[in-house]
Amino acid sequence: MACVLLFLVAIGIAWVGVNKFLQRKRLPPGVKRLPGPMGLPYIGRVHDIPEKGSWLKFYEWSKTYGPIYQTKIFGTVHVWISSEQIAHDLLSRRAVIYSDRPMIPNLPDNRTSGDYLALLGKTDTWKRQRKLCNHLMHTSALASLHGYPSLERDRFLYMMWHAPEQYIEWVEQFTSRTVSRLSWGSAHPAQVLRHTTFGLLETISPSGALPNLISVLRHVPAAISPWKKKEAKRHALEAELFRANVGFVKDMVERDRAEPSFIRTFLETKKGVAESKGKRKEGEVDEAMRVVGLMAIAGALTIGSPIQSYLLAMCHYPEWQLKLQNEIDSVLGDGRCPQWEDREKLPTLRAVVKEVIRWRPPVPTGIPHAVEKDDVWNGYFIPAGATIHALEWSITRDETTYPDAETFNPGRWLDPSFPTFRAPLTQYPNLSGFSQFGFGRRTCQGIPIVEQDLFLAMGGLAWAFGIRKRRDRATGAEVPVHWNDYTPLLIAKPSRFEFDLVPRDEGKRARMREMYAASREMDDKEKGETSGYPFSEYPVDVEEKMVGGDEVESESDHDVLITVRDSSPEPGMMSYRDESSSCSDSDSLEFFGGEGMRNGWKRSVVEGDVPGAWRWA
Ligand code: HEM
Repeated sequence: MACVLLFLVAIGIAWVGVNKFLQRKRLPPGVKRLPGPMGLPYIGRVHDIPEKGSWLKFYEWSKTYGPIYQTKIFGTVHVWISSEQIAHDLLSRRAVIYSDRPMIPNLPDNRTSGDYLALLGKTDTWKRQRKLCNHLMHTSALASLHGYPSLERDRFLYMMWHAPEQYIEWVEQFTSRTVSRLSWGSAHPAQVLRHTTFGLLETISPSGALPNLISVLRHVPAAISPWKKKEAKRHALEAELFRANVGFVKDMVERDRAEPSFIRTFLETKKGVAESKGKRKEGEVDEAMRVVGLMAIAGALTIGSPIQSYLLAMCHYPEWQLKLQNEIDSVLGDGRCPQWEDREKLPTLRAVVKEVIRWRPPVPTGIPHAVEKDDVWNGYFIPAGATIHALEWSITRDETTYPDAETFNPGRWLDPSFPTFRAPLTQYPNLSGFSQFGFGRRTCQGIPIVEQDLFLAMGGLAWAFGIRKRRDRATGAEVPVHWNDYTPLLIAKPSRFEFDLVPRDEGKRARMREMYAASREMDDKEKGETSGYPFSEYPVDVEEKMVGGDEVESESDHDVLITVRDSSPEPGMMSYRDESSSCSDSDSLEFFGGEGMRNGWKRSVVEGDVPGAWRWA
């Protein structure tokens, strides 16, 4: 027995030795290995990385090891970049070799399958898909996204007014309905889109499915792997959804009733090309279906993060809410809600949008690139196949670019004394080229959507409401709001917190009713158009999970935690239940009418209203 043990130890030592030797051999003369924390053999420092807020640990290591360092996790070298300059040097200037993506253990065909543009390797499929995405985005941006973000924003404000305790639900509905309209010309696919999309986030996030952390688990056979089974089911639903959506748009185009959308643009462009060349390939429609699907996924996943962070920021920095409201009131003068056409006149609003993203980056660890060839940067060796992370959290904490980085200060984009100031203020600040959207050939292609959605959502919230920390009714004391408690997946969102939300005046209430009526009209019109569309009624279990009941424990960040509260609001303050604006309000009665009680919450069954929404009865 002792002999066997000795033999195994000897083999182990030899294996480590040979490995080290091989690695050392690869180092060209005069070149050093990147610094980084020493780890255990094979697993590296995986045990040091917290499940929640992993980016904080990577940031902490950057303080010790510098703006570029490496860790080794389960045999793979991970390079962590905390400086925007270095990220540009490598990912943009050397994009020829730094534009690949790593394999995701829980989705091992991500580099080749063509299902998700953003996760594809540097292949011809990726180049083709990126070009198509660019064309669709550009065409839509030229048409100001067909007014969809504004239409949905109006609906969003009304929902926030009437049931602010469900704010996560309304934020996610706003982003997914907007991007559904953009993608397929209809808001109907939005709820199923949310369901499949948040499942995908778990599938691909390092802290989501376990095989992404312990990569050997990807070899577990599909028949007994819970992760593979779950992903297969999710993927099948997603594929069915995307196929049905394209079928729906084709049908509407044939009937000459299709609203503008990415898919309609694609079909019309292709029709023109096909007619001139006398041919059209079905495979192209399949590819467009996937590209547009990915654009919808990206829109549904990401934009809710900064909107929720805005609410958090307003709780902690009321002075910026006031400045924003002053700008909106004085510039727009007539008391109306900001529109996209007003953007040149509202630099403070654009600064708030950008600062929210800087303060709480939606993708704090970035989306990793992979390097295809051995490289040397500044005397440091970066091996082929390494995973390269532009650590967005650290990049936004670089004090030379962002003095007093922990403070939410939109002024850094408006005041010439800050390094980030840029003139003219009619144009800057804007999100174009912002580090938070990545680097080089893989930069984000959705910035026009993000920019418009956030401008309208944050502008609308500031125009309509005063938002502040909730006050305890009995003591008048403020209920604490967390500072930086975020969900752990690749796209990070603030954990649920409580706040008070007050419409600013009667004029705003009246205006919100009118704005909502216009968006309702669009929904009603659509209802008549979608008979036969298979996802217009989404499965109840999805709805149950998303719109929830009381105190539903969250499994992932798309589950909504609804706290049933029986408190009445403080005088003059519209808390989570505002008598003056819910049951007693005639349009609210219409909106919330229906049957079916559940622990004091009533499900809305009124035709044409938010499906399955719950209200306090
Ligand atoms: C707040 C919202 C968003 C943020 C913070 C964000 C951020 C990012 C980041 C960091 C990347 C990776 C860049 C890199 O690898 O260097 C990326 C890629 C991408 N984003 Fe976004 N994004 C957002 C919204 C959107 C939206 C709405 C779309 C819709 C079209 C979109 C489409 C894409 C695409 C297609 C890619 C992949 C590009 C490629 O791999 O070639 N994103 N985004």
